[in-house]
Amino acid sequence: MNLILFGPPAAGKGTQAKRLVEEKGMVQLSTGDMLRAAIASGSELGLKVKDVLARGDLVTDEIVIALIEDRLTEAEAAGGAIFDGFPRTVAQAEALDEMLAKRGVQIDAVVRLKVDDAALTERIAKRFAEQGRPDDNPESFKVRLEAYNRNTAPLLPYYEAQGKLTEADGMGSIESVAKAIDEALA
Ligand SMILES: Nc1ncnc2c1ncn2[C@@H]1O[C@H](COP(=O)(O)OP(=O)(O)O)[C@@H](O)[C@H]1O
Repeated sequence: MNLILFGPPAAGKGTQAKRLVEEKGMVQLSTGDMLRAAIASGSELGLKVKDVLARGDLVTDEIVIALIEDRLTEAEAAGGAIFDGFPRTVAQAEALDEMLAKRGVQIDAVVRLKVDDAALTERIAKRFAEQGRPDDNPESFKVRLEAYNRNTAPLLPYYEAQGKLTEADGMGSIESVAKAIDEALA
C-alpha cells in the first residue's frame, strides 16, 4: 500500500504519518525531514538548500525526486510508503507515478487533510515560539502557504481524476484526525 498524506504546510501530515508507520509498519518518506537532515549534516546538498528552506520556497523537483527515488527499495521491502510533503508539484506527481509504475506498484490513496488558513497560521505561530524552526517565522510561512496554493493545490484535480482522492477533517485533536484518516482509508 502506498499512501500520500496531502495538505497545506502545518496540516499535521508528519504527526499522522508517524502514527501510521507505528500501526502499519510502512515507511514514512518525508522530503522535508530528508532536507532538514541534509542541512543538519552540513552535506553539499544541505548547503545548497538551506536558504531555500529558510525562505519558505520549494527546492527543485530534481532534488526531491532523487531523494525519493533513493528510498523506494526500502519502502517496497516494508510493504509500502507514506509520502509526506511529496509530491508538491504536478511534475513531482508525474515522476512518482512513473517511478512506482516501473516497480509494478502505484499510489493507492491520497488523503487530504483539510485545515483552514487561520488555524494553520495559529499553529505555526505557536510552533515558532516553542521550537524556533527557521521557516516557521511569519514571512517564510506566508511564502510556504503561497507555494502550496500555487504549486501544490493543483495536485488535487490530478489525483481526483485518478479517483484516488479522499478527504479528512484535519482541524480536531490528533486522535480525531487519526480517526478521520482511518475512516477515509476504510
Ligand atoms: N516535495 C518538495 N518539493 C519542494 N520542496 C520541498 C518538498 N518537500 C519539502 N520541501 C522543502 O522543505 C520545506 C519543509 O517541508 P515540510 O517539512 O514538508 O514542511 P511543512 O509541511 O511543515 O511545510 C518546504 O517549505 C520546502 O522548502
